[in-house]
Amino acid sequence: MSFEPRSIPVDPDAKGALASKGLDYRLIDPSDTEALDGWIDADHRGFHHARPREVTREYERRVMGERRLHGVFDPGVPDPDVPVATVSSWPTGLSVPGGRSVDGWAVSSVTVSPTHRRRGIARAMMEAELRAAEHAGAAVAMLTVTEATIYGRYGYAPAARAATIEIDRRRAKWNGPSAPGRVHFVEPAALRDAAAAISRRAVARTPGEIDRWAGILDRMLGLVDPESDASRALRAIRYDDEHGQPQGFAAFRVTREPNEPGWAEFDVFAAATDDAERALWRVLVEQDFVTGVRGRLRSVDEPIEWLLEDPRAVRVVDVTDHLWVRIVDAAAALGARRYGAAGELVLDIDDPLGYAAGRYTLLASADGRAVVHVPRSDGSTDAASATASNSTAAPKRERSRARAAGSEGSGSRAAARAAEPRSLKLDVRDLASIYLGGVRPSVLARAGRITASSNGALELADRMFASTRAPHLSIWF
Ligand SMILES: CC(=O)SCCNC(=O)CCNC(=O)[C@H](O)C(C)(C)COP(=O)(O)OP(=O)(O)OC[C@H]1O[C@@H](n2cnc3c(N)ncnc32)[C@H](O)[C@@H]1OP(=O)(O)O
Repeated sequence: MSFEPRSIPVDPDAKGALASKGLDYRLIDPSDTEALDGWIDADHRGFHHARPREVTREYERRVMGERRLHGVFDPGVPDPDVPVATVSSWPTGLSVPGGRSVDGWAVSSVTVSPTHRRRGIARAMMEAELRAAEHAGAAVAMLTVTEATIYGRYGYAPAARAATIEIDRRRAKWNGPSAPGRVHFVEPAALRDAAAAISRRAVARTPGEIDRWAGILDRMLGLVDPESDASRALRAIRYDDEHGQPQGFAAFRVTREPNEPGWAEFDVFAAATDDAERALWRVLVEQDFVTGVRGRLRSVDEPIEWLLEDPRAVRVVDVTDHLWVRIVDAAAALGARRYGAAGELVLDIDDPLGYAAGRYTLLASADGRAVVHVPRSDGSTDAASATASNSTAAPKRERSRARAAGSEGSGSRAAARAAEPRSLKLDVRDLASIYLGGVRPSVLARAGRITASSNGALELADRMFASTRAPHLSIWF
């Protein structure tokens, strides 16, 4: 999606709702440095961060200047140029199963000043963001959250989890294959270009990752404020394959008391190949003079425990919801991913805010491609909105279903049963949770959230929505 932050008009409903409370909801002009700085100050205050140092402010200006920023202003406060509420958003790709990407709308920086809380300011902003996502043609909206109780009411749900993993150094004896390439220490600044290329490939192969924005690597590699203690403690490593091509990188810090072994901690790790992934893990866990290694924002199915002689060296100490997704255009979202099994499934989606509500017929073929049929109000169906559809899938499915019906034999009841589509009834949040393969539909059925027309429907849904690679988002946004 090409994007000019101010190309979407300010949402009139949000503007009206907030004006009725004496507040002004405005789009920030990124070329107005004073307005941008006021917004940055409010964002830092809202998240309880210290006031930004000048280097951080310059970085924030660069990053936020590319986004769509809204502030809510109260003319009655002593500093009326600093908004009492903030939100930022931008269009970006979300990786989905099958090595594909879907158009998404990222939402971040949602803050409301404690002096203005619980008056419906966040609700007005969040509902406006959904309308903006729809306006921009996004199939999904997404965010990472401070608290898990805020965003369900707008139709968001956890779609990819993240784990904190600890490895006990004394027990970490390598048992996996050796990678053909080599791992080197590199200065973070020298890693920037290779890291961008590696990240693009790592994102593409992992459902749940979002496209990296310009500037994020500077933050991850400690280049925003390189003289800070935190940046100077960061050590970067890069894996080059047997041809000398960079294929992975990680950055870690060792935190320790003087003369005591410490912990090697990391949350920066990107691998474009399995060799790179194994080689980086090996260097991280085989360090001496450390008690252990702690990796944050890791996948829930990291291979590390299968690479060590003693799998109990690895402890998953925390698993939490991390990426939250909101399905905005169900046909486009469902049509974009690839499926784990062929089949026909009817999805009856309930969406209190309306965006994805309706009955969708999902037809997946053996190669994983899908067509989504959406009934029109006149009773005909419309498959055009399934962006990644394979037009040969439907006739194939029709033929196989006709064959299945025929093979049932003579009874008309059997034929009718065979023709009856397998269906699931689910809320838009449950669709978001199964969308990337992060939870099986049958688990949500056991939780009483999804109703299936039959056990066969649930089994089929489990197989269709399965993802070879567990969905995983390895950054905050
Ligand atoms: C994507 C991100 O940026 S995640 C970051 C979220 N921001 C933060 O954590 C910063 C600190 N918190 C805040 O700034 C604010 O408390 C916010 C943004 C979470 C909420 O702002 P408010 O303007 O107070 O919310 P608002 O009054 O619009 O409430 C809307 C609904 O959310 C509920 N709600 C608001 N905050 C919370 C919360 N922390 N936990 C649970 N529910 C909440 C309200 O009860 C209300 O419910 P209802 O309308 O369904 O009855």
